Amino acid sequence: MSEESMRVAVLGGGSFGTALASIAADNGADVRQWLRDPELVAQINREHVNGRYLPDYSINPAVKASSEMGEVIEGAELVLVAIPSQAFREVVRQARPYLNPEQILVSTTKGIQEEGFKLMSRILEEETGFTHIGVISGPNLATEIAQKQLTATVVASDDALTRTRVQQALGCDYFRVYASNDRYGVELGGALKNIYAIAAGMAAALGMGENTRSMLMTRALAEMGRFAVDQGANPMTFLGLAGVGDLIVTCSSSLSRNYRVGYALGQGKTLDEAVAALGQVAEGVNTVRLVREKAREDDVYMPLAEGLYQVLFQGVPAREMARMLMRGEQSSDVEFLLSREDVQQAHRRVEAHDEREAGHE
Ligand SMILES: NC(=O)C1=CN([C@@H]2O[C@H](COP(=O)(O)OP(=O)(O)OC[C@H]3O[C@@H](n4cnc5c(N)ncnc54)[C@H](O)[C@@H]3O)[C@@H](O)[C@H]2O)C=CC1
Ligand SMILES: O=C(CO)COP(=O)(O)O
Repeated sequence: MSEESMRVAVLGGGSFGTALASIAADNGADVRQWLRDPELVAQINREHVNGRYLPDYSINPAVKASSEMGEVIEGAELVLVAIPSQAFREVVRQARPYLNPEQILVSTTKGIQEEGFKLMSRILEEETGFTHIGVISGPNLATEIAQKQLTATVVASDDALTRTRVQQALGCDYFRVYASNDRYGVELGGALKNIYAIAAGMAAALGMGENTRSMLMTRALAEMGRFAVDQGANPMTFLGLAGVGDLIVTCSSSLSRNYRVGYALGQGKTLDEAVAALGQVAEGVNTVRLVREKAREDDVYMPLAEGLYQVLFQGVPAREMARMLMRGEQSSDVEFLLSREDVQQAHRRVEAHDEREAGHE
């Protein structure tokens, strides 16, 4: 990082907010973290532990927690917003009076707002009108970051200052920050992969194997790409850490909350029981509903999202859904090379040929 230490504010006292605050402090930044709960504030300041969200890890003692929003935000060059999507706008509104347009605002949240199908950086833009806005997203399990496992993420913004400052603030021996100028694509990748993490957790609980997981992840990527194209995003972004990278980690790890919700469902729990047992937010539960609705509206073929929706909200048994998906219409592997329409057309031609032949017999 630069000679002079940067002031960093983190809004949110959850596991990822806390892990990021600690990275920035490890990196020499002057870090303040805002959270609502005064007892947790006191614990972070006194014991340097977040007992509610990251109980087994110590936080860099330089992180100063506070429940006074102004104290945390004023004077910060970089403000990281790590608040679940459902409360995101409300917290940004609360922060607004203390923010100024010189500050860099970065969302770390992988979710979608129901009204208008908006991603979080759009909310930052709408609520502030500022120009230095970005997102970070990637394969970033908070617990592994807290263990200082080697990790990479992506900062995405069309503003070069935002990208550079985030790389300076967070890039260190165990955390590498790659840059992207596709903010929407990076953010969309982070939100979409949560859907498939639930499905992967469910498949694991049902005893399905590695072939199955691999099929699921790869077809998820195809489906995500289709959705990205429909939304005017660049599907190439999904080849990076915020797409395939995050898909791999969240579909493979029981440290992922979305995976855990899926696993609990696969064990026979109801959705309410699975969410209650988690005690934290699994963004994918809401995302699958919103994406399924959008895909229907825009006529995008998303059989996995549709299938998961039916299992979660319409009582279709997971095994039955898996069977239906396996028996679904014939499709193409890489649709950028061979379209689904071409595959289906070929089937129709062959079937018509077979019928003609049968007629001649
Ligand atoms: N935990 C992880 O491994 C990762 C999480 N993320 C994303 O970061 C976002 C935030 O993540 P976490 O820190 O993990 O969340 P979390 O679920 O661990 O905690 C969320 C925090 O937000 C606070 N909060 C909730 N509603 C609030 C409100 N109305 N006002 C003020 N505070 C409120 C909670 O009290 C808690 O401190 C998530 O949406 C997730 O998609 C991204 C990468 C990794
Ligand atoms: O996004 C994550 C890892 O990159 C964390 O996933 P969960 O929200 O499922 O825990």
